[in-house]
Amino acid sequence: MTETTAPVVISCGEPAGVGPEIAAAAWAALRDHVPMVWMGDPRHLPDGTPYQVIDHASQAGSVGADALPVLAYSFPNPAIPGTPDPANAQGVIDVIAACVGLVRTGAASALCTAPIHKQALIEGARFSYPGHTEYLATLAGGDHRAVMMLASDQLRVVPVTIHIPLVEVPTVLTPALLRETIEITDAALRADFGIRAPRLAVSGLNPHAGEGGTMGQEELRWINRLIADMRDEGFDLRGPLPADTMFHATARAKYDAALAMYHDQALIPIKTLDFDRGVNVTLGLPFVRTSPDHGTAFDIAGQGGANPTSMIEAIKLAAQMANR
Ligand SMILES: NC(=O)C1=CN([C@@H]2O[C@H](COP(=O)(O)OP(=O)(O)OC[C@H]3O[C@@H](n4cnc5c(N)ncnc54)[C@H](O)[C@@H]3O)[C@@H](O)[C@H]2O)C=CC1
Ligand SMILES: NCC(=O)COP(=O)(O)O
Repeated sequence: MTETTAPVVISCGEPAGVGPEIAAAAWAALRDHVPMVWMGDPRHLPDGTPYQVIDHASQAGSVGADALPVLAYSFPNPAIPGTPDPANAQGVIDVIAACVGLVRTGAASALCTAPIHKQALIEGARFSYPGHTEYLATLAGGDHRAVMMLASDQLRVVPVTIHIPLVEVPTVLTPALLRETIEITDAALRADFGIRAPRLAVSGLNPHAGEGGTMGQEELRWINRLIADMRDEGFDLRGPLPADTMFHATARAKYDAALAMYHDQALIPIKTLDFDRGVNVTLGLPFVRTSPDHGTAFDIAGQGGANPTSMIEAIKLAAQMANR
């Protein structure tokens, strides 16, 4: 893991959430293994965190193991754990953009984002994206389609539609969207995860994958056909599978990643199985981005009880993917 020379850059995320404390804890756990730099306002780090402000990401390697390298970004206000400050919202967004700039120029090897509070950014700074994933697709430029994957040792899941209301899923979900998501997932499993012949499973949209049209029509109308066509093209695909029975241990052994049609269908199984160790990875971007699977956890922020394991796994995976 130490092959990476440019550091992994960690964006501060929502300062009122658990982001600063899990970043500091992850640095303490990984400082001898993964070069990293945190971007944010040092006032937002937990009291007593040893840190050293640097001017450029390239200086991260020269900071000793006894201090967290920090690219300082000045926010208007200190943070009150659990209570997002609208005045700080724009800074959260700008730090993400600045970190992407570092990765795109090669000054950082990969980006690991600490959680943002979507509502706080929308209300505090009119953030026009429902999450990092969609914002990063725009920052990447071109016509990159960003695909969300949550990964752990037990399961990889990809929601085909992401942060949209449930009522919009049947219309946003199209053959073109599903095809592109399958293609991006297959390519990423090969390139980023080193799986030479990825096996993919696709869920149905409806209960029991439609049960022959008695519980919904989308499977009969187009999902069955698309999966059959792509199988003929050489993709190792199974489905559409009933979403309620495709995540038990025996079923999981038959695929390398599961695509599910909407956010909760995909994320509930992995967060139930592996909340502490799940990592959010954005596929389809021209740079590596990972994140812990959890959010800002306002209910426990600033109390020292946040589990940093998902953040640690996210930084490790970012470094591994960058090396690959
Ligand atoms: N990558 C990101 O930026 C993500 C951001 N979010 C955002 O986070 C905000 C809060 O979302 P919620 O649904 O409340 O989910 P959440 O993950 O913040 O919290 C859910 C529950 O898990 C607990 N929890 C979360 N992280 C923990 C940790 N490291 N250690 C111990 N317990 C932990 C919390 O205390 C809470 O009880 C929302 O605005 C959401 O959009 C959610 C997921 C990912
Ligand atoms: N539920 C996952 C989530 O909200 C993560 O979103 P993103 O900020 O990584 O796009």
